[in-house]
Amino acid sequence: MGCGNSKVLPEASKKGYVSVVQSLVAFSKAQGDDESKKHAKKKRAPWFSTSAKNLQPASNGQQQILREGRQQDRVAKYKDKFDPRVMARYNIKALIGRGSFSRVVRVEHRATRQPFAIKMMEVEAPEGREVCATELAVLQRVSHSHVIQLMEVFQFPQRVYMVLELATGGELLDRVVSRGHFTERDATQALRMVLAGVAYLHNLGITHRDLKPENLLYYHPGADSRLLVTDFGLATFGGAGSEVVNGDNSGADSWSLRTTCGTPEYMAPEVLLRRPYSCAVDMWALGVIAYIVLSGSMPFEDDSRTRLYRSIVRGKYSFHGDPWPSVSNLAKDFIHRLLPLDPAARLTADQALHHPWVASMAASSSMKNLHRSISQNLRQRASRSSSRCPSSNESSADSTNVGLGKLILLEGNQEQQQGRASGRLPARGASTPAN
Ligand SMILES: Nc1ncnc2c1ncn2[C@@H]1O[C@H](COP(=O)(O)OP(=O)(O)OP(=O)(O)O)[C@@H](O)[C@H]1O
Repeated sequence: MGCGNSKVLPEASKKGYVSVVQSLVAFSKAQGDDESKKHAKKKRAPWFSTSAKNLQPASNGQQQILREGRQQDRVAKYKDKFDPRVMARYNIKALIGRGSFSRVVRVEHRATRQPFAIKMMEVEAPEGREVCATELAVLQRVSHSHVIQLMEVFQFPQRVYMVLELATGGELLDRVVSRGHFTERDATQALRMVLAGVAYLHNLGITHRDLKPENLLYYHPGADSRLLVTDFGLATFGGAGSEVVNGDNSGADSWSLRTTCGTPEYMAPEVLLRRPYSCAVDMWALGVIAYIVLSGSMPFEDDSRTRLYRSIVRGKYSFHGDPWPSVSNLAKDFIHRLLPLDPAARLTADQALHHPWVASMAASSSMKNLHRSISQNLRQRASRSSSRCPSSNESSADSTNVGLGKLILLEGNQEQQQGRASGRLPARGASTPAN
């Protein structure tokens, strides 16, 4: 997330809108000093700061020991927080990370010794309950090799524990940086997997609404790992009519979504313009992701959120600077077809999978190594970002910096009802132990 990692309000919220964002900010503040300091630590620049981890010099042995000590302390703390009924089945091994309402830990199933991730969500406050219900409703319906799999759920009044398959291969951009060699072919391999997952979701009528590199995790560190779409906290049912499934996303049935939400840099123009939108917003985000994966830079970016939004709604981006001269026209065409302002003109996920650049795995492109330019751009971004984040305690109310996390603004409760109605469907491969 961004410097502040806060859920932030857009400039003008209209009367009648229910701002979940304010509650979210209040909620995080209510966690107390200790919590907010730790939270601020997790708060990071959008996609590039995770990659920046790989760019840091190696720490010495002492630092390593300190880190391990801290990790053990944290694990002990999370063990205290975990419900004994969950602990009876799973042994907590390490803390993986934190979200706005969640902590994710690596666990081992006591009987089978199989590793999993458990996402523990606080559901006492309505905001956490909302996000959790959304995520659970989606996860209970999906089963696909490129979508994170829910294995089991424990639901209690204060907390929900989602047992998920454990992704140990790191985030998409971390891998791009760490592999040392990256070509268009590699980019198409990654994008094909994401597109397969997204096509599956869209065909089920699920719009993710927060696609970004941080939410794309490799299942294992090996070169042949699956890439998984994760984090369904902002997903929704709706936005995909039969028109979308048939490859034409212009039908009236598909334009049912209204909530303004997402991560600013990846938000489609129609979302920012508060127009009804469809699952084509995910395709816009995939265009942004394709741009980043090929270049290490962002198509739309500005320190001022207002200017960022303006550049997105104008749809003006360029292929200037390295490594773009080395990138094929077919790859650029792919991006162009995902980033038209008119959502009806955007490729659907199924169409994107058949775009010649993706379908041929960049066969006609040069196999130039783009890694150096990509890493350089990522590194520059990381340093710009850290200079924009003077303090880890930066206020979440900062309204000038971008990369500050997600926007959630609800207009009416139409979508919530849709989501919940769909969420009542029985889980696939998931059990819900009684309280
Ligand atoms: N199944 C999983 N396997 C491995 N790591 C995971 C898994 N699910 C989540 N994570 C990691 O755990 C961390 C916290 O994830 P989580 O989804 O709770 O929050 P987030 O998406 O980072 O933040 P927010 O809730 O504000 O969007 C992230 O670094 C994420 O990559």
